[in-house]
Amino acid sequence: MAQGQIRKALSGYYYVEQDGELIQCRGRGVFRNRGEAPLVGDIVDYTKDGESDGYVMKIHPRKNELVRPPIANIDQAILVFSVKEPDFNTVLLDRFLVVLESFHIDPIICLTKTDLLAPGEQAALEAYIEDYRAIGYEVITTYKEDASLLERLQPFLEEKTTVLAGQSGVGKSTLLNTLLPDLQLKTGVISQSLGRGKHTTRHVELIEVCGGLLADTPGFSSFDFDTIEKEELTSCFPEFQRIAEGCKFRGCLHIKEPKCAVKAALETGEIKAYRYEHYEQFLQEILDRKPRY
Ligand SMILES: Nc1nc2c(ncn2[C@@H]2O[C@H](COP(=O)(O)OP(=O)(O)OP(=O)(O)O)[C@@H](O)[C@H]2O)c(=O)[nH]1
Ligand SMILES: [Zn+2]
Repeated sequence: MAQGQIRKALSGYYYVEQDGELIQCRGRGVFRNRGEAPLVGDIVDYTKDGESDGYVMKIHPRKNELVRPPIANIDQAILVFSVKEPDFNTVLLDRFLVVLESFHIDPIICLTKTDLLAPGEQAALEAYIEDYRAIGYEVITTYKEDASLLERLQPFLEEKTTVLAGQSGVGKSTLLNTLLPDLQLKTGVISQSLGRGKHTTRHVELIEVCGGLLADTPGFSSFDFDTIEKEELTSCFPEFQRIAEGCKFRGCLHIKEPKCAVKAALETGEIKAYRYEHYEQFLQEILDRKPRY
Protein backbone atom coordinates (compact mmCIF):
# COMPACT_ATOMS: atom_id res chain seq x y z
CA MET A 1 0.00 0.00 0.00
CA ALA A 2 1.23 3.48 -0.82
CA GLN A 3 2.09 5.98 1.89
CA GLY A 4 1.71 9.72 1.61
CA GLN A 5 0.81 12.89 3.44
CA ILE A 6 -2.54 14.68 3.39
CA ARG A 7 -1.85 18.20 2.17
CA LYS A 8 -5.40 19.50 1.87
CA ALA A 9 -8.90 18.58 3.02
CA LEU A 10 -11.94 19.86 1.16
CA SER A 11 -15.58 18.81 0.94
CA GLY A 12 -15.01 15.35 2.34
CA TYR A 13 -11.94 14.65 0.20
CA TYR A 14 -8.40 14.27 1.42
CA TYR A 15 -5.66 15.20 -0.99
CA VAL A 16 -2.68 12.93 -0.52
CA GLU A 17 0.61 14.03 -1.99
CA GLN A 18 2.50 11.56 -4.13
CA ASP A 19 5.49 12.56 -6.27
CA GLY A 20 4.31 16.14 -6.54
CA GLU A 21 0.75 15.17 -7.45
CA LEU A 22 -2.34 15.17 -5.28
CA ILE A 23 -4.43 12.01 -5.14
CA GLN A 24 -8.04 12.80 -4.31
CA CYS A 25 -9.02 10.32 -1.61
CA ARG A 26 -12.13 9.45 0.32
CA GLY A 27 -11.84 8.38 3.93
CA ARG A 28 -13.04 4.90 4.67
CA GLY A 29 -16.24 4.52 6.71
CA VAL A 30 -14.32 2.81 9.49
CA PHE A 31 -12.81 6.16 10.48
CA ARG A 32 -16.21 7.60 11.25
CA ASN A 33 -17.21 4.55 13.26
CA ARG A 34 -14.10 4.86 15.38
CA GLY A 35 -14.61 8.60 15.79
CA GLU A 36 -11.33 9.12 14.02
CA ALA A 37 -10.93 11.62 11.20
CA PRO A 38 -7.95 12.15 8.94
CA LEU A 39 -6.30 15.56 9.31
CA VAL A 40 -4.20 17.68 7.02
CA GLY A 41 -0.62 16.75 7.87
CA ASP A 42 -1.44 13.11 8.55
CA ILE A 43 0.82 10.45 7.15
CA VAL A 44 -1.54 7.86 5.71
CA ASP A 45 -1.66 4.58 3.88
CA TYR A 46 -3.90 4.78 0.85
CA THR A 47 -4.97 2.65 -2.09
CA LYS A 48 -5.41 4.07 -5.55
CA ASP A 49 -8.66 3.75 -7.42
CA GLY A 50 -7.93 4.94 -10.92
CA GLU A 51 -5.30 7.50 -11.93
CA SER A 52 -5.84 10.25 -9.40
CA ASP A 53 -8.42 8.90 -6.94
CA GLY A 54 -8.15 6.65 -3.96
CA TYR A 55 -9.04 5.75 -0.41
CA VAL A 56 -7.30 6.62 2.83
CA MET A 57 -6.93 3.28 4.62
CA LYS A 58 -4.91 4.01 7.71
CA ILE A 59 -3.70 7.03 9.68
CA HIS A 60 -0.20 6.75 11.11
CA PRO A 61 0.30 7.80 14.75
CA ARG A 62 0.53 11.58 15.12
CA LYS A 63 3.27 13.59 16.74
CA ASN A 64 0.67 16.22 17.73
CA GLU A 65 -2.49 17.84 16.44
CA LEU A 66 -4.10 21.24 16.60
CA VAL A 67 -7.78 22.11 16.50
CA ARG A 68 -7.28 25.56 14.99
CA PRO A 69 -6.07 25.20 12.33
CA PRO A 70 -6.92 21.48 12.13
CA ILE A 71 -3.49 20.10 11.31
CA ALA A 72 -1.43 17.16 12.54
CA ASN A 73 2.31 16.57 12.82
CA ILE A 74 3.42 20.16 13.23
CA ASP A 75 7.10 20.75 13.84
CA GLN A 76 7.13 24.44 14.58
CA ALA A 77 5.15 27.63 14.81
CA ILE A 78 6.09 31.11 13.75
CA LEU A 79 4.79 32.97 16.76
CA VAL A 80 3.82 36.37 15.46
CA PHE A 81 3.94 39.27 17.90
CA SER A 82 3.77 42.92 16.97
CA VAL A 83 6.06 45.36 18.73
CA LYS A 84 3.23 47.93 18.53
CA GLU A 85 -0.48 47.94 17.75
CA PRO A 86 -1.04 45.80 19.77
CA ASP A 87 1.89 46.52 22.10
CA PHE A 88 4.52 43.87 22.75
CA ASN A 89 3.44 41.93 25.81
CA THR A 90 5.68 39.36 27.49
CA VAL A 91 2.90 37.73 29.55
CA LEU A 92 1.04 36.93 26.39
CA LEU A 93 4.22 35.85 24.64
CA ASP A 94 5.06 33.48 27.49
CA ARG A 95 1.52 32.06 27.41
CA PHE A 96 1.89 31.20 23.75
CA LEU A 97 5.36 29.78 24.31
CA VAL A 98 4.15 27.56 27.15
CA VAL A 99 1.23 26.20 25.13
CA LEU A 100 3.48 25.52 22.13
CA GLU A 101 6.08 23.80 24.32
CA SER A 102 3.35 21.60 25.79
CA PHE A 103 2.37 20.50 22.28
CA HIS A 104 6.03 19.90 21.37
CA ILE A 105 5.87 22.55 18.68
CA ASP A 106 9.08 24.57 18.40
CA PRO A 107 8.42 28.31 18.47
CA ILE A 108 10.14 30.85 16.24
CA ILE A 109 9.37 34.29 17.62
CA CYS A 110 8.65 36.75 14.84
CA LEU A 111 8.32 40.37 15.91
CA THR A 112 6.37 42.44 13.40
CA LYS A 113 5.71 46.14 12.76
CA THR A 114 9.21 47.27 13.72
CA ASP A 115 8.57 50.30 11.51
CA LEU A 116 6.19 51.61 14.20
CA LEU A 117 8.85 51.72 16.93
CA ALA A 118 9.93 55.16 18.08
CA PRO A 119 13.74 55.57 18.30
CA GLY A 120 13.56 55.67 22.11
CA GLU A 121 11.77 52.30 22.25
CA GLN A 122 14.38 50.35 20.37
CA ALA A 123 16.65 49.58 23.33
CA ALA A 124 13.94 48.05 25.51
CA LEU A 125 12.91 45.73 22.71
CA GLU A 126 16.52 44.75 22.03
CA ALA A 127 16.88 43.73 25.68
CA TYR A 128 13.87 41.42 25.44
CA ILE A 129 15.16 39.94 22.20
CA GLU A 130 18.43 39.15 23.94
CA ASP A 131 16.60 37.51 26.86
CA TYR A 132 14.59 35.21 24.62
CA ARG A 133 17.59 34.33 22.49
CA ALA A 134 19.51 33.45 25.66
CA ILE A 135 16.72 31.01 26.55
CA GLY A 136 17.30 29.38 23.17
CA TYR A 137 14.47 30.78 21.09
CA GLU A 138 14.98 32.04 17.56
CA VAL A 139 13.85 35.64 17.28
CA ILE A 140 13.45 37.49 14.01
CA THR A 141 12.09 40.95 13.39
CA THR A 142 10.19 42.13 10.38
CA TYR A 143 7.83 44.73 8.94
CA LYS A 144 5.31 44.93 6.12
CA GLU A 145 6.74 44.07 2.69
CA ASP A 146 10.05 43.05 4.20
CA ALA A 147 11.87 41.88 1.09
CA SER A 148 14.48 39.89 3.00
CA LEU A 149 12.05 37.95 5.20
CA LEU A 150 11.74 34.85 3.05
CA GLU A 151 15.49 34.58 2.72
CA ARG A 152 15.98 34.93 6.48
CA LEU A 153 13.27 32.37 7.22
CA GLN A 154 14.46 29.85 4.63
CA PRO A 155 16.85 27.95 6.92
CA PHE A 156 14.07 27.51 9.48
CA LEU A 157 11.40 26.40 7.04
CA GLU A 158 13.43 23.72 5.27
CA GLU A 159 12.06 20.22 5.83
CA LYS A 160 9.70 21.39 8.56
CA THR A 161 5.94 21.71 8.83
CA THR A 162 5.18 25.18 10.10
CA VAL A 163 2.08 27.05 11.24
CA LEU A 164 1.65 30.72 12.03
CA ALA A 165 0.20 31.65 15.40
CA GLY A 166 -0.54 34.84 17.24
CA GLN A 167 -3.30 37.07 18.52
CA SER A 168 -5.55 39.14 16.33
CA GLY A 169 -4.12 42.09 14.46
CA VAL A 170 -0.42 41.30 14.88
CA GLY A 171 0.11 40.87 11.15
CA LYS A 172 -0.24 37.13 10.51
CA SER A 173 -2.12 37.53 7.23
CA THR A 174 0.31 40.22 6.13
CA LEU A 175 3.21 37.87 6.88
CA LEU A 176 1.56 34.96 5.05
CA ASN A 177 1.17 37.17 2.02
CA THR A 178 4.86 38.03 2.13
CA LEU A 179 5.74 34.34 2.38
CA LEU A 180 3.13 33.04 -0.07
CA PRO A 181 2.52 35.84 -2.57
CA ASP A 182 0.21 33.63 -4.66
CA LEU A 183 -2.23 33.57 -1.78
CA GLN A 184 -3.01 37.30 -1.99
CA LEU A 185 -6.66 36.62 -2.69
CA LYS A 186 -7.21 34.85 0.55
CA THR A 187 -6.57 37.66 3.02
CA GLY A 188 -9.35 38.85 5.27
CA VAL A 189 -9.58 42.27 3.68
CA ILE A 190 -10.03 41.07 0.14
CA SER A 191 -12.41 38.22 0.93
CA GLN A 192 -14.62 40.77 2.69
CA SER A 193 -14.65 43.01 -0.34
CA LEU A 194 -15.84 40.00 -2.32
CA GLY A 195 -18.77 39.86 0.07
CA ARG A 196 -17.81 36.60 1.71
CA GLY A 197 -17.01 38.17 5.05
CA LYS A 198 -15.49 36.56 8.09
CA HIS A 199 -17.63 33.47 8.20
CA THR A 200 -16.23 31.86 5.10
CA THR A 201 -15.27 28.32 5.99
CA ARG A 202 -11.73 28.11 4.80
CA HIS A 203 -10.07 24.91 3.91
CA VAL A 204 -6.62 24.32 5.27
CA GLU A 205 -3.73 23.53 3.05
CA LEU A 206 -0.06 22.78 3.54
CA ILE A 207 1.91 24.65 0.92
CA GLU A 208 5.47 23.92 -0.15
CA VAL A 209 7.75 26.85 0.54
CA CYS A 210 11.52 26.97 0.99
CA GLY A 211 11.75 23.17 1.00
CA GLY A 212 9.23 22.86 3.82
CA LEU A 213 5.48 23.03 4.35
CA LEU A 214 3.60 26.06 5.59
CA ALA A 215 -0.06 26.05 6.66
CA ASP A 216 -1.92 28.67 4.67
CA THR A 217 -4.28 29.40 7.57
CA PRO A 218 -3.05 31.11 10.68
CA GLY A 219 -4.47 30.01 13.96
CA PHE A 220 -3.78 29.04 17.48
CA SER A 221 -4.92 32.21 19.13
CA SER A 222 -6.15 30.39 22.22
CA PHE A 223 -3.90 30.17 25.20
CA ASP A 224 -5.50 28.42 28.11
CA PHE A 225 -3.64 25.81 30.06
CA ASP A 226 -6.42 23.22 30.05
CA THR A 227 -4.21 20.35 29.13
CA ILE A 228 -1.11 21.25 31.13
CA GLU A 229 -0.49 19.65 34.53
CA LYS A 230 1.34 21.55 37.26
CA GLU A 231 4.34 19.22 37.17
CA GLU A 232 4.64 19.81 33.44
CA LEU A 233 4.84 23.59 33.57
CA THR A 234 8.57 23.69 34.41
CA SER A 235 9.38 21.85 31.20
CA CYS A 236 7.53 24.54 29.25
CA PHE A 237 10.12 27.08 30.47
CA PRO A 238 13.30 25.72 28.85
CA GLU A 239 15.68 27.77 31.00
CA PHE A 240 13.97 26.46 34.19
CA GLN A 241 14.05 22.88 32.93
CA ARG A 242 17.84 22.87 32.64
CA ILE A 243 18.32 24.35 36.09
CA ALA A 244 15.57 22.36 37.87
CA GLU A 245 17.74 19.24 37.77
CA GLY A 246 19.59 20.87 40.66
CA CYS A 247 16.48 21.21 42.85
CA LYS A 248 16.59 19.10 46.01
CA PHE A 249 13.12 17.66 45.54
CA ARG A 250 11.86 15.75 42.58
CA GLY A 251 8.71 17.43 41.34
CA CYS A 252 9.81 20.74 42.89
CA LEU A 253 7.38 23.46 41.81
CA HIS A 254 9.93 26.17 42.66
CA ILE A 255 7.62 28.06 44.99
CA LYS A 256 8.31 27.33 48.66
CA GLU A 257 10.43 24.21 48.52
CA PRO A 258 13.83 24.39 50.24
CA LYS A 259 17.07 24.14 48.23
CA CYS A 260 15.35 25.09 45.00
CA ALA A 261 17.84 25.67 42.18
CA VAL A 262 15.32 27.71 40.19
CA LYS A 263 14.83 30.16 43.08
CA ALA A 264 18.60 30.39 43.43
CA ALA A 265 18.95 31.18 39.72
CA LEU A 266 16.29 33.84 40.12
CA GLU A 267 18.41 35.47 42.85
CA THR A 268 21.50 35.56 40.64
CA GLY A 269 19.53 36.88 37.68
CA GLU A 270 20.22 33.82 35.57
CA ILE A 271 16.45 33.43 35.41
CA LYS A 272 14.70 36.69 34.55
CA ALA A 273 12.29 38.01 37.19
CA TYR A 274 9.48 38.55 34.70
CA ARG A 275 9.75 35.01 33.40
CA TYR A 276 9.52 33.68 36.97
CA GLU A 277 6.52 35.91 37.71
CA HIS A 278 4.75 34.55 34.66
CA TYR A 279 5.57 31.02 35.77
CA GLU A 280 4.02 31.73 39.19
CA GLN A 281 0.95 33.24 37.57
CA PHE A 282 0.43 30.32 35.17
CA LEU A 283 1.02 27.79 37.94
CA GLN A 284 -1.66 29.48 40.01
CA GLU A 285 -4.07 29.30 37.08
CA ILE A 286 -3.42 25.58 36.76
CA LEU A 287 -3.88 25.07 40.51
CA ASP A 288 -7.15 27.05 40.44
CA ARG A 289 -8.48 25.08 37.52
CA LYS A 290 -11.67 23.20 38.25
CA PRO A 291 -11.28 19.44 38.20
CA ARG A 292 -12.47 18.11 34.88
CA TYR A 293 -14.24 15.02 36.20
N1 LIG B 1 2.88 49.55 10.23
C1 LIG B 1 2.73 48.26 10.02
N2 LIG B 1 1.50 47.74 9.95
C2 LIG B 1 1.36 46.41 9.74
C3 LIG B 1 2.49 45.56 9.60
N3 LIG B 1 2.05 44.29 9.44
C4 LIG B 1 0.71 44.37 9.46
N4 LIG B 1 0.28 45.63 9.64
C5 LIG B 1 -1.12 46.10 9.72
O1 LIG B 1 -1.71 45.55 10.90
C6 LIG B 1 -3.09 45.23 10.65
C7 LIG B 1 -3.37 43.79 11.00
O2 LIG B 1 -2.64 42.97 10.12
P1 LIG B 1 -3.13 41.50 9.71
O3 LIG B 1 -2.09 40.91 8.85
O4 LIG B 1 -4.53 41.54 9.20
O5 LIG B 1 -3.13 40.80 11.15
P2 LIG B 1 -3.64 39.35 11.55
O6 LIG B 1 -2.71 38.87 12.59
O7 LIG B 1 -3.78 38.50 10.35
O8 LIG B 1 -5.04 39.67 12.18
P3 LIG B 1 -6.31 38.69 12.37
O9 LIG B 1 -6.77 38.34 10.98
O10 LIG B 1 -7.28 39.52 13.14
O11 LIG B 1 -5.84 37.50 13.15
C8 LIG B 1 -3.35 45.58 9.20
O12 LIG B 1 -3.93 46.85 9.15
C9 LIG B 1 -1.96 45.59 8.59
O13 LIG B 1 -1.90 46.46 7.47
C10 LIG B 1 3.81 46.16 9.69
O14 LIG B 1 4.85 45.50 9.61
N5 LIG B 1 3.86 47.50 9.89
ZN1 LIG C 1 12.84 24.05 42.38
